[in-house]
Amino acid sequence: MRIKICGITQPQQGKTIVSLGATALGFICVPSSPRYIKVEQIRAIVEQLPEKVDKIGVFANATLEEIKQTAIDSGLTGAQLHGDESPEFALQLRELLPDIEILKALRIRNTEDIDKVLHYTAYIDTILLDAYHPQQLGGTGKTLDWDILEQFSPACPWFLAGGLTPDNILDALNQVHPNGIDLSSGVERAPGDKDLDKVAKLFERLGNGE
Ligand SMILES: O=C(O)c1ccccc1NCC(=O)[C@H](O)[C@H](O)COP(=O)(O)O
Repeated sequence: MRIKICGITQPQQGKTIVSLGATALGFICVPSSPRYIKVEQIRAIVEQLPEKVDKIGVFANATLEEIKQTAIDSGLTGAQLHGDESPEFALQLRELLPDIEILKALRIRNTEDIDKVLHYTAYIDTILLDAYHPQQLGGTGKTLDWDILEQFSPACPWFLAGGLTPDNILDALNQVHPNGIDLSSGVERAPGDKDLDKVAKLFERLGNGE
């Protein structure tokens, strides 16, 4: 299973989190987020990471050019679209950056929101389902209604996100069956400052980096 820890801002924390078992790190390229990180800082972290680790930039309603430039300048291997990007936008991004993974995040309130996944699967690599919050785009600490995801099995791989913690991760995975999980505030001391004890506890619960 892929395990993505999102909202990394500190080089040493990034390295340690990977050594504990993360397969992917996420960098928030959304200027209004308290977890925002600049291109040069991402680059400094990415350069210290093993090649096999996925380095995902998280964007919200950025332009194609901004995403392309950030991906190239910081060495990202993936771009997560976390705003209101359309399927056509995802397709244009794919044509612009054919070698990077494209993830589309959808913020889920109900089963109608889940149906939107169908519009994207032909144009992206991976879906990420996150919790809906009226004011915040991500990193909310809110969980989704896992009941409505029990049978969720899209035509592409998917990540479960939203309010996951070391304490609820096994309950989540007993109920839903994603290809990957994404955590941010559930393993933090403060926005952008990861709690390495909580990260270690997460991997312990998962069976040491499985
Ligand atoms: O984390 C942010 O600050 C953020 C801001 C704007 C857009 C997306 C953002 N985060 C995206 C993520 O992938 C988070 O990991 C995801 O929302 C889960 O967060 P959490 O509920 O805190 O685990």
